Amino acid sequence: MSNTDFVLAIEDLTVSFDGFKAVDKLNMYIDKNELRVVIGPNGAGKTTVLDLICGKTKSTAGSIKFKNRELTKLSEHEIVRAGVGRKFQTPSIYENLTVYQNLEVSYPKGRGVFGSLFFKRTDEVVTQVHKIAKEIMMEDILGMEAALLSHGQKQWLEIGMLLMQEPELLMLDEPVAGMSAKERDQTAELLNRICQNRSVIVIEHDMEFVKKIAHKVTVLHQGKILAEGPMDKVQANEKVIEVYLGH
Ligand SMILES: Nc1ncnc2c1ncn2[C@@H]1O[C@H](COP(=O)(O)OP(=O)(O)OP(=O)(O)O)[C@@H](O)[C@H]1O
Repeated sequence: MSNTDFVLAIEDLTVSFDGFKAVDKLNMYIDKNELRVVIGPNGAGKTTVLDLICGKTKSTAGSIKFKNRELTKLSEHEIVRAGVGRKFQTPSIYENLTVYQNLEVSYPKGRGVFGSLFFKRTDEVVTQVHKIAKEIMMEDILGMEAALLSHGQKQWLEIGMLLMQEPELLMLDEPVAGMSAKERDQTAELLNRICQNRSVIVIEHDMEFVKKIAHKVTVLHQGKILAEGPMDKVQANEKVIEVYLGH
């Protein structure tokens, strides 16, 4: 397969922090509409890989191609504009705005909170807000102030804010941390829906949740891939049990 067939092609990606290789000659390929979960022990390099893809951390060597475009030389903003969205663990929603307004300000044509709050509500924006609100199960609470949402709903709203920009690759770092069992199930359904027309990379420690969402699992250990494949194969892998799942 040539690189052009993948949404994301990571090759020989390396980053050193004072000589310590947090990511070490990593190769990883993500298909269109694939939901990949990255697991591994603390310090394995999972978050650093997402930081490298979104441009928050600059690589020491190697390449990251998104739809065949090299990302390692682009700024964080350019990477967002290229179609890569990233959600961090702590939600960064506007607590004093409504659900509707949070989605509206995330519409790409707006420029920051003030620019977009005062621009005309074109049909296009309204349609997009309703479409995304439905996807994140918040259609009925569009007028609610974000501060009043549950922890799970805040996480979904932030996913919705990213979806407003229609990213072709969405990356989520521990999306169900702190959620109730019901919210975890609903998040699994949400992710299964949204990967139908985009690729998604999720870092997660909750194996029950991983089973519900992963098309393929990549196990990282010391900045390298220890195993990769369908969940059942990875779970039965002795090396994986030894360094991660057995603990
Ligand atoms: N900016 C940095 N400067 C120095 N060291 C760093 C930096 N970022 C990450 N590291 C180190 O790189 C290693 C990998 O960290 P990373 O956060 O990617 O691991 P992780 O797999 O996401 O772990 P966790 O499951 O605990 O979140 C760790 O040893 C960490 O201390």
